[in-house]
Amino acid sequence: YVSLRQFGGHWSVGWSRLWLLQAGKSGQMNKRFTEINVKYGSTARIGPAMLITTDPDLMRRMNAVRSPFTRGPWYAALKLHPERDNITSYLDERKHADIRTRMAPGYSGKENLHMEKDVDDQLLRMLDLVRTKYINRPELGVCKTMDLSRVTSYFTLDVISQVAFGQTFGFLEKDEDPFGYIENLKSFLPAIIVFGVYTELTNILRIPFLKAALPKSTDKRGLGRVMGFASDRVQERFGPKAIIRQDMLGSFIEGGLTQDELESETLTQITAGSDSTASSLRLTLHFISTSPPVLARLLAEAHAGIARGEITRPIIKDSEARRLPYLQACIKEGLRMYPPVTGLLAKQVPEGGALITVDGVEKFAPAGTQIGWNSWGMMRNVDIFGDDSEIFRPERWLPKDNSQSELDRVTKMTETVTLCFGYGRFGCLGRGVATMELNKAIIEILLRFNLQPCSLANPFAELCVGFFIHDDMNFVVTERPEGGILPTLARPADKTTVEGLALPGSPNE
Ligand code: HEM
Repeated sequence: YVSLRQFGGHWSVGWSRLWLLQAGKSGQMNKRFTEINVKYGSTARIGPAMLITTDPDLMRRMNAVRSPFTRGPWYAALKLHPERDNITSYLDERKHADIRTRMAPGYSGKENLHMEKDVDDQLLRMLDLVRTKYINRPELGVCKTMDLSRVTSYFTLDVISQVAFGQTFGFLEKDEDPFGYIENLKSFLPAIIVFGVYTELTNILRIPFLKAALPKSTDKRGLGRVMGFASDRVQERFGPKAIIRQDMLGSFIEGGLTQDELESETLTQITAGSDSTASSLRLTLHFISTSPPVLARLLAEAHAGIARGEITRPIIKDSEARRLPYLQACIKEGLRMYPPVTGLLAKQVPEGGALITVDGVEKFAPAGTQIGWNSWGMMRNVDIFGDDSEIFRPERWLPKDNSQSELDRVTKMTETVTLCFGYGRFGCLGRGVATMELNKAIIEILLRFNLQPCSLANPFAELCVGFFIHDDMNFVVTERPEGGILPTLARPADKTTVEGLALPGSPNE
């Protein structure tokens, strides 16, 4: 109770973890944490030995390559496999650094020669699914709606399986969740929240009858079924008739990962790489389609690019999308409004403790204190993003003039929004794949289809449990007459062509 008394927080959190558990289980942890940081300061107390921060400098300090801060026990909750750790759950710094070094080349486009084509193929499949199944044609008596939350999840799940092991799960082809994976995730993610709060509970999973209840690769449905799929793909790469392919899995094998390590890592890759990107994609599409001036400006930029021959058809190249200032502004604004990862990702204060500056006042956190991250609150910091930080306004990312102050303002915002992908030695390895998906999918969908939410009052159901789970995100979809091909210059294209406007981390860099 005494050790963190300098930090403000709810009255109960000095001696109980109940408030933290309730915040996590509320389905609105992002908002509960933000209320605390707004009320008690940029770093506040949420548990007996737990703080939460919206301070970007503190996050960079904890995650920096040579920082003495380490992963806190919270990370043990991310062990998805019943027996094996994975890159996101290792508490041992050396083991984590070792596996990260061996896996990083596989995530880069240089070692994964099929990456961009794999993303294009799945995007074309998604566009085809929308065109053939979900176009609303009331004049022909065809009235349809499309749940954008499901279609975007299917897309990112098929991309990640194709990019990782050269074979899709088949979500888009079947237009359904053949494994019951999405349903299973809805019950699994809240369990991770509980284990993140009561980390000692991870030990009870060693008890045989509880272990048996965990997902396993022989399961017919859910996370276990995905585990089985991943494990089959791994097995195909070993033995006398081993498949050799230059993809992520191929690169991990070259990096010396054992079959056991691969089975655990591929499962993590799927969970880490699918719903994070899907939530960003669907929410950015939602915000753009419900902001007519934004949509018009974005389409004008794309049509002008097509007219100049700078946008490859039928799918824009990643490098071309990175040069479209307004598209990049929309992507960054979408990530800012809905940072896809809201889990605590708690780092631990090293031996000797640490002085933490909270809104200009230095406070002492003793060794062993865990400091979690409040991404939602950080992305709404009015000092960084402006007084209207609650509003989707991509224009904030375009410098008003060439002055140094404008450049500094945009740079500071970009550095902060990039933290959505973590930072330093814990930074997201899949950032290049994720930004490639966003760079292509947002513009290609909007060029072809008009998306109109069925209900503006209740556009979707939402559960925030470390990731966002969205449901009933129903849209009326109509086809644009120009089908994304013909230029219609509604307004002149943006003249701003500032190098570095895109988020850093192209897989081809
Ligand atoms: C918009 C989409 C995404 C966002 C916002 C995102 C965000 C994050 C964050 C915040 C972390 C954790 C940093 C920490 O522990 O401090 C992370 C880690 C990770 N992400 Fe992503 N991610 C996204 C997409 C992806 C994709 C598509 C993949 C796979 C292709 C991926 C693979 C990973 C891996 C392997 C790690 C663990 C890195 C490590 O522990 O060293 N992510 N990501």
